[in-house]
Amino acid sequence: MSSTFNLRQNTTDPDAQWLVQKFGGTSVGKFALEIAKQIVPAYIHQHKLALVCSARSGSTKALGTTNLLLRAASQVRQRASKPSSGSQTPISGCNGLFRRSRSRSGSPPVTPFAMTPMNSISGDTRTQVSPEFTATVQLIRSEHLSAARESVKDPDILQELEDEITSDCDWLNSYLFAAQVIDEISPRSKDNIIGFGERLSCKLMTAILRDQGVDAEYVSLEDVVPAFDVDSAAEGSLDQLFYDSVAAAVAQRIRECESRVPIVTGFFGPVPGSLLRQVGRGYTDLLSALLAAGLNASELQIWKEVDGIFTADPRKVSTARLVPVISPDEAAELTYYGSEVVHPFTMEQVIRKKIPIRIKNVQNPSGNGTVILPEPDNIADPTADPIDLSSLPSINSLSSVPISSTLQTYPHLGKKRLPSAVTIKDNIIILNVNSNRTRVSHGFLARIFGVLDSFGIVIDLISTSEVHVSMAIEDMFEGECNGSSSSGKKVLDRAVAELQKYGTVTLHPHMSIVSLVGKHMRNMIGISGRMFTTLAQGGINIEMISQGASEVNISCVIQARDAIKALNMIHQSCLGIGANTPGVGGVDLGGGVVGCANLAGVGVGGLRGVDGRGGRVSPWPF
Ligand SMILES: Nc1ncnc2c1ncn2[C@@H]1O[C@H](COP(=O)(O)OP(=O)(O)O)[C@@H](O)[C@H]1O
Ligand SMILES: N[C@@H](CC(=O)OP(=O)(O)O)C(=O)O
Repeated sequence: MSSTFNLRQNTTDPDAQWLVQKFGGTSVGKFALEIAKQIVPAYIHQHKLALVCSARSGSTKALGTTNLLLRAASQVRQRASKPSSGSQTPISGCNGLFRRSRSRSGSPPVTPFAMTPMNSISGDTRTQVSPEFTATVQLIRSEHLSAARESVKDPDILQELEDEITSDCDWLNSYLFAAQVIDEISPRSKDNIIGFGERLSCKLMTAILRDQGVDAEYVSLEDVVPAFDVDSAAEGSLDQLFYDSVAAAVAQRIRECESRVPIVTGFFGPVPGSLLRQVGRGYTDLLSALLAAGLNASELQIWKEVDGIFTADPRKVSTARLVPVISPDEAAELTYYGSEVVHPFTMEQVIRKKIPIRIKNVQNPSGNGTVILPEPDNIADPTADPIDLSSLPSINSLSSVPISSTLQTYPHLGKKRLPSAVTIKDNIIILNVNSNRTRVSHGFLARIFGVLDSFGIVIDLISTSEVHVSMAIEDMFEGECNGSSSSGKKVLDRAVAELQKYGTVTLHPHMSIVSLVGKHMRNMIGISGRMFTTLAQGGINIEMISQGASEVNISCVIQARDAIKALNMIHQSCLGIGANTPGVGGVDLGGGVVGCANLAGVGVGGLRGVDGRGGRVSPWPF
């Protein structure tokens, strides 16, 4: 094994601060070598680095390892055939590259029961009797093995990595067999199963980094969450105390790596009420935030395949611009309503510690990205005192421009008065309940909420009168969010049956929520009128309106088929960014077009015209 590492953690400079870098599934899946060759070496000399990785994804998250693991978990209940009585396969121990700890949550090394060795599953006699999940595990294994062979050159490192992947997948098979025997996949075992994704991806990333001369250490967090009685712990107990204790425990574990760069699984062990249920997909963002908070890092960087947060999803709006600086409130609303650039729980954990979050692009490492900045009021309010730039956190890194110079480059940010972004949330159903009025209506809403809560149904938007309530909820049948599309339909059917005790229930599927987000909207007279008139001009019917719950968000529900058209029209009319908008010059910073609409600078002529999708847009203001 390569024993000479020329890249180590900066432990000699007393001023070196922690920098936490989180890499999402598609980044690790497609750009692991670039991360090891370019990104880590660019920061390692000036910082103490900690990397957090998600499970690998290929071209999209939907085709990624976590989804495959969820599919395997659901296949446990599909008893197509009896499991074969394969020979006992010993799990190899490993004390080399990956110091494996035995975990409470059930990691290797000892399997207590017979299992089918992976390498015999494709054999002719076994194929007919293997449960379906074995093919899914085989897919995960072969995908990781080929990624390892493509990216790791050192034969010793590669051999050790291959052994790890094989033994982890063997163990996963045995875990799934066990679940099949007891015919149960609990939320906790589902958590354990998805944890394999981060485990495999971090082992791969550690090996790739070591192969490139970076002294990296694999850190699994399966055991790091402070001990508590997971089974008896009540749902909803993930309070700030819990998060603080995780942050402290994870930071303590990371400090033990000394000069080695920790490669940390974004999956963190058993959580009261289950990680998937309590935090949901994208939990590695949250873990990276807790780590940044625990280490008091100078910055949390979230590396993605997009330059940062845009004024609209750049896949859907070709004229979308990068937003250089955004407030945590705005970023949170965007993530809740469809622009899932950062997991919603992430912001709170770092912003309360005044740590900025920077979204960066693995394909454009020198770009500034988007900074989610604590105390953003100092930046955007034109009536505020002049900004004391020196009071803003400055990022001392090779390829990140300090926030203060971001503001100098974009002085118009200080005058920004338009909404920041527009977003679409798909897979929405409107659920209407009309009270049957057999009793006084007090308690009507409480009962409705009680039913929805008992089925774990989250309300995205609500509009209500004394006897009627309309709610926009996620279509669990359409989305495959937690790998439960068919069970999602059953849950909704049962919830509807229960709600029918209180009134007439109607469902309207195939809807989308369109949301306009911006902290200045609270003072902008006419902005909601502008948004709804724009939709009317496009011939788009508004099915439900909900305004006022958040001062930084105006939302409504429209037919899903109109979503892209609505997004483009509102982007042009309310943010003042159109294809030929004069006065809103984008600045190219090496890959990402950066710009920010400024009412004073928007030429009326540029906003007039057809949006390219059939909608006519009038200038703003009317
Ligand atoms: N307002 C927005 N700004 C930037 N990206 C957005 C926005 N809304 C939706 N997106 C989408 O979010 C995705 C997030 O980036 P990606 O790197 O693919 O995620 P992950 O790290 O989870 O793999 C992008 O594909 C982008 O199209
Ligand atoms: N692998 C998990 C956790 C995660 O955070 O993923 P990502 O960073 O790719 O959004 C998921 O798919 O949900």
